[in-house]
Amino acid sequence: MIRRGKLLEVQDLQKNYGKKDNITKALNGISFDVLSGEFLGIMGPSGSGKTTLLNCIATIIKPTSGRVLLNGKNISAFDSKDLEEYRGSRIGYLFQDFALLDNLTGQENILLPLSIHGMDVAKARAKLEKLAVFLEITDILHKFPSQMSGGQKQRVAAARSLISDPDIVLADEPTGALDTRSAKILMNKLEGINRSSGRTILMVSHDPNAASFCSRILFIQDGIIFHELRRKQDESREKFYDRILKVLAQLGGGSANVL
Ligand SMILES: Nc1ncnc2c1ncn2[C@@H]1O[C@H](COP(=O)(O)OP(=O)(O)OP(=O)(O)O)[C@@H](O)[C@H]1O
Repeated sequence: MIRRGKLLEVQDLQKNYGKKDNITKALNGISFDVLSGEFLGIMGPSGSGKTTLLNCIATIIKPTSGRVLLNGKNISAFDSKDLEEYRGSRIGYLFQDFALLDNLTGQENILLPLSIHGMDVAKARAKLEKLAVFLEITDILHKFPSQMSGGQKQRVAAARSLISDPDIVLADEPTGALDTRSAKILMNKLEGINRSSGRTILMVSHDPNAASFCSRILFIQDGIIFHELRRKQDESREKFYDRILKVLAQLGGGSANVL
């Protein structure tokens, strides 16, 4: 059995919003590890803290307390140069609403992070070509986002999140704005990227179909983990999906302890 190292460590993370008499505890001391090469899913009801968690990891917001380590290094202790490298090339971010710039073509959107971080243009183009073939977006690279379907936009956004070879891709409800067919195509691509290149992915999703592509799922409620599911070796996606539904059904029935 292959032993994988810890890539990301989330340690006792807390995030409070608001002030004194009106505090929301979005994260309540959550701790977990993401292993290198994992495709880890985070599921939980609306308001359970999923986006807050991703945003703390992405350094979009600051946690109230606790730590996030990448390859053993505390990201809160990064100086501005480390932070720029972390945001620009160690993590890739995939948003629910694609977050593409309307006045740039697909190709320009994908290459934008690299031009900001000064990567070699020839290298970047070669990489883009490969990614575009895999994600089946070669023919739409010259189009503007308004000329693309939702599924195409999200695959362009996926290419942008991967172009700098990040250690980890953070995906926040990447299928949330897609129809069932486009969602399945995207998830197949993400799974392919995870399996073929060992790219680590941390994905937040409401959708049990999307989550069934993961190798492990953490279920969170009120800013803390209350259950974990692992996809067994050789377990079909359909069987894993059924197990996810069972957890969600018990969650809905308020009896998470029976898991
Ligand atoms: N900027 C903010 N100010 C105050 N409260 C906030 C802020 N952002 C989030 N919250 C609160 O923190 C809690 C967690 O929110 P978060 O967006 O992380 O949940 P979520 O699980 O991602 O929800 P959803 O699935 O609906 O997107 C919620 O109660 C939310 O209302």
